[in-house]
Amino acid sequence: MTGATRTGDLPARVVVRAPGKVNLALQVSPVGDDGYHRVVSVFQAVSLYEDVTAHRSDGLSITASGPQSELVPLDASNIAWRAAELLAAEVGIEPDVHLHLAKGVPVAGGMAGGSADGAAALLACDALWGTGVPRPRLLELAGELGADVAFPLVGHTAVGTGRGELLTPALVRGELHWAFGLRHTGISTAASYGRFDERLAAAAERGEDVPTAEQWDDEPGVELMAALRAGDAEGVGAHLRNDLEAASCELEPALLEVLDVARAAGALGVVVSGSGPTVAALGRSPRHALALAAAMTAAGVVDDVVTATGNVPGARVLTLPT
Ligand SMILES: C[C@@](CO)(OP(=O)(O)O)[C@H](O)COP(=O)(O)OP(=O)(O)OC[C@H]1O[C@@H](n2ccc(N)nc2=O)[C@H](O)[C@@H]1O
Ligand SMILES: Nc1ncnc2c1ncn2[C@@H]1O[C@H](COP(=O)(O)OP(=O)(O)O)[C@@H](O)[C@H]1O
Repeated sequence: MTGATRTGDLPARVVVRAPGKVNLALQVSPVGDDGYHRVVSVFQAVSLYEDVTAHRSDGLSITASGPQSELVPLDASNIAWRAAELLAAEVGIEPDVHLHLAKGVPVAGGMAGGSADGAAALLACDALWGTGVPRPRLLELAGELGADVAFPLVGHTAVGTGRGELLTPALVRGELHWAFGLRHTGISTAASYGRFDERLAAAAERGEDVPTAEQWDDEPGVELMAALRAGDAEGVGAHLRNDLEAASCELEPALLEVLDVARAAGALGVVVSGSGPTVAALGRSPRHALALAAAMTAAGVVDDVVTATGNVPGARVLTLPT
């Protein structure tokens, strides 16, 4: 237990906004003994948001709204539910809260909408209950909830190592303008990592040189980091990288078409976001990002498109009415 909660002058309702992400790079190690893969993940927070409202309540409950919110579980398997329980257990109180998730990040799209809900719920419950848990501990709790839950607390652009939860902020100049091609058939994160393992095993069987988990290089690519520092969008586009992309494309071959269409439409770079199936296409400007989105729509290769700007802040309290 970290300490007693404050009483008196606590809000009846708190709204927290947390961003979704795109992985500018996702380098993945061979699977470790714990079943997880070490990663070097260059996360960028983008202007698609989850707004989580926490209300005082008896017991714990969740509702959700927004596109595809019918796919979101409203029980103890929801990351926001687990976040509320984890924080309450940390300070030894009952998780008395109703959480409403207004979803703006595509569901099961590899853009960490659920993780953003987990991060937002931690922050919202902290403010609602006055737990006073220090921020470094909140980041640790986020890491316990999932590999991608700490990043939406931090936002901006950061390099995640370990399972992706150990974050180092990255220096970035300027904004990046994204078009995202969305498909409604989600890809499970575990399935994408599983196919990645199968592909490595097959490569080893063919006699190809496959690094062991110990030999694996855990530094982000210098070209990508230099391009980010210089505000060089073309350089960023040229060095987007995702080691899960081939695995996710095997699971959902239609993604290859989406990548081709975005490339042919003149994107500075294209990449599957995380485990997918969202395809991220980098534009030169907001108008160019709109053109890329229009090209994906016109080709009929996506179910929906959305544009967003990269490098936005992490989770923050929007309102604290008394
Ligand atoms: C691939 C990435 C890229 O940012 O995200 P998504 O694209 O799914 O959003 C992340 O690595 C996903 O992070 P997150 O979605 O939080 O993963 P978790 O809930 O912790 O784990 C789900 C499952 O993915 C696998 N997993 C996850 C992270 C990791 N470093 N190695 C793994 O092998 C494990 O099989 C695990 O059971
Ligand atoms: N708060 C949540 N929002 C969305 N999905 C959630 C949430 N909590 C748990 N899930 C489950 O996690 C899966 C992946 O969710 P999501 O975070 O949207 O995508 P991804 O992991 O691809 O970034 C969903 O299909 C759903 O079953």
